[in-house]
Amino acid sequence: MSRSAPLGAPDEARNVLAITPFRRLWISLTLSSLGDWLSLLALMSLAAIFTADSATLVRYLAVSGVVVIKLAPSIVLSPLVAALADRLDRRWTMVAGDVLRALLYVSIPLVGLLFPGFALEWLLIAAFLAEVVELFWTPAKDAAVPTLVPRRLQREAGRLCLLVSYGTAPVAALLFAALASVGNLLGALVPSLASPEADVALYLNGLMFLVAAIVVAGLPIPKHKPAKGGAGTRDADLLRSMWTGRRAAGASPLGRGLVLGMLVALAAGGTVVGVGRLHVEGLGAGNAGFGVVFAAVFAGMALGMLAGPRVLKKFSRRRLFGVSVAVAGLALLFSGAVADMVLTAVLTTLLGVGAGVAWGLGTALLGEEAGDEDRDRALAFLHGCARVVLVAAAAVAALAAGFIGDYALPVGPLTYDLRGSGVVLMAVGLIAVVVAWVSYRQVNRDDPEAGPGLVPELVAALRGVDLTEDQEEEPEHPGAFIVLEGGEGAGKSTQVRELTVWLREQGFEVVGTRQPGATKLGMRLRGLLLDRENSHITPRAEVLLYAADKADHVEQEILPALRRGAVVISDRYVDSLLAYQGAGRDLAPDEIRGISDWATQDLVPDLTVLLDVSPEAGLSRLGGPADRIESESLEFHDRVRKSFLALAKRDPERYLVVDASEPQGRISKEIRRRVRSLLPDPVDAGSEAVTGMIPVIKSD
Ligand SMILES: Nc1ncnc2c1ncn2[C@@H]1O[C@H](COP(=O)(O)OP(=O)(O)OP(=O)(O)O)[C@@H](O)[C@H]1O
Ligand SMILES: Cc1cn([C@H]2C[C@H](O)[C@@H](COP(=O)(O)O)O2)c(=O)[nH]c1=O
Repeated sequence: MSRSAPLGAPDEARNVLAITPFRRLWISLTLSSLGDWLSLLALMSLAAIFTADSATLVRYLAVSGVVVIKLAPSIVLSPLVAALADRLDRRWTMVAGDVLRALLYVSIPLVGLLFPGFALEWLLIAAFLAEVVELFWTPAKDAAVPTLVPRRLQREAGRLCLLVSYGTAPVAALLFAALASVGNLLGALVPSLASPEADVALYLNGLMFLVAAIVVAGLPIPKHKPAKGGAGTRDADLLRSMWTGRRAAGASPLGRGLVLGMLVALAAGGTVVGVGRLHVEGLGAGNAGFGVVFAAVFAGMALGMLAGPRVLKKFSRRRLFGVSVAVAGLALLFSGAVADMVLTAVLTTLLGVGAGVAWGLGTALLGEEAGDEDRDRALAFLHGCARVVLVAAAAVAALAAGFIGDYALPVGPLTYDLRGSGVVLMAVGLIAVVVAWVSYRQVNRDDPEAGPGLVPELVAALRGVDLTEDQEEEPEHPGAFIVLEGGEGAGKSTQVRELTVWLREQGFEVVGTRQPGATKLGMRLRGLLLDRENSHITPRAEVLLYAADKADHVEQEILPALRRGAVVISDRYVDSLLAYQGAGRDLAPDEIRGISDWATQDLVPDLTVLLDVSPEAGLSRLGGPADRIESESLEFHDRVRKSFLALAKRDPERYLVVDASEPQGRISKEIRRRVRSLLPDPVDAGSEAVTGMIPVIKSD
């Protein structure tokens, strides 16, 4: 099963922040992001207050209208703005953007005070204009960051920028909740404020944008030449990048399952944003409660992304992904049913954790699945869909809640308050659970390293036990078994030859061999299997024929040599069966694993060297006509390559993955270095026969 990758490097973060211009820009970004999130909360709450006397549907529409207005411009207007933004000076675009946003946000409470009849309309207009300004500001910021940071630290700089973009959300929500809890005091001090906490939040917001503008004005951001045709950043044209990236993301069941699961988890969060303000009002909690719920979702997400894979690091990532989407759905389902503010906050935190784990794991797995060439396009597609889904979920949820309305249902002597928002939360939660199940099945369909089952694995992961370790057995022979694996033309035969010669020179008895075709039966099977005339061989028959070769090879050649204490080096072994027949032919990997374990008498190599090269490069190295397997499609060979890599990732101690596009000499050196650490020091030719675990010394 695929396991979690190690996270983060705090030293690198410190190194980037030690660069003064970047640190200043980062502080300014933190202030702008904080202001942005604070404005979202303040505007939603003002929209609810301005429509307090209107029908339920109007109230929901006003509140969700704020969300739509804040998110939709980036989807619809980004291509147009990206072309214009590239022509402008980056520093002054950012400064002007911050100043304009400060003025727009401050104008909202002022217009509410001076022209109360126009308050809601101006709120929506100003929010829209602020978003259009942000569309110019964002590409300028994205382009400015790399000019302040050396290339080797740019990844970390990007990560820090992303951290403040989303990490400020819970901070803003808590700040808003704190302002709301002193709302009465603020109202008493300044009676002219319509909604003290929202008004103060917007003034504070204006101040933060102004400070951000002053900081950016002093930064040494170099002037740039606009790109030809006025192109903006690569994913600025959101709709186009979604369209071009759809194949990269959804090429396999795994990719489709991941995208589906991540989007439904996000839709669960979007639903809370869309109906949350009026839902908590129904629970008697108002703005402070809304701030808490908002903070809970985002803090939960951050927690899930950072801590989830660490806590359950022995758990299969694919399984953990499916489970976390289901957790998000269930939490939403229950949060719609409960009528208690504290429970609602707990459940929305859980929702955030589920969505955060799913998003963190899902993006990592999708990136791996798409591979180097398609990773950027697949992620651009995902991010585009995420924005659309967030807007749609918030808007549709609010609309549906408004249509359903609120009712007091008599239940015996009591009444149950059935709110439209509660019904929507439950319905979306239920849909999310069903989609989580579909996604779980798709994502885990062809996991070449699936563990023993969800529940035993979960229990073992919580206890910190690695089930795969239990399966490791003590070696039963004194020899050493080394396997070279990889796709077509990766250079396996070349390296088997080279390693064999080198080890013999060191005095080891070495048996260089291969699959299929090392025994008499094997040679016949090889002829059958690789002959292009035999296109009628069915996938299951193919598995059994390769397995027959393995059974014969292990019993007749490999085991006897290992028992003698020799070093056996095989060109291909069991991983080829899992990769070619499992992933390539799309057969159940656990069934293939069962067959090959039986055929090989559970013999596991001491070391597997995976020579990794793209199928295009590997196949182009081969001379002569392609055999039956070599002539399979590039997609087939690509699945094989990914499967090899996944197998290696699962058990890094037993694998050495080598970039096989490197020159032969360099590859040989890398292999020797690893093999040297595996074998004992050779004894000189005159010494006695070696016993125990040490391979015997060649006698001739
Ligand atoms: N690192 C390398 N860079 C470039 N060419 C290489 C490299 N290693 C091997 N080759 C060449 O690639 C061709 C295929 O090499 P080799 O037969 O060792 O690959 P293989 O993985 O055993 O192929 P097969 O899929 O047929 O088993 C040979 O011509 C070999 O000389
Ligand atoms: C062992 C094994 C091999 N194959 C495939 C992989 C190759 O296309 C050929 C073997 O030929 P080569 O000399 O290594 O190129 O057979 C497979 O599909 N399954 C297996 O288990």
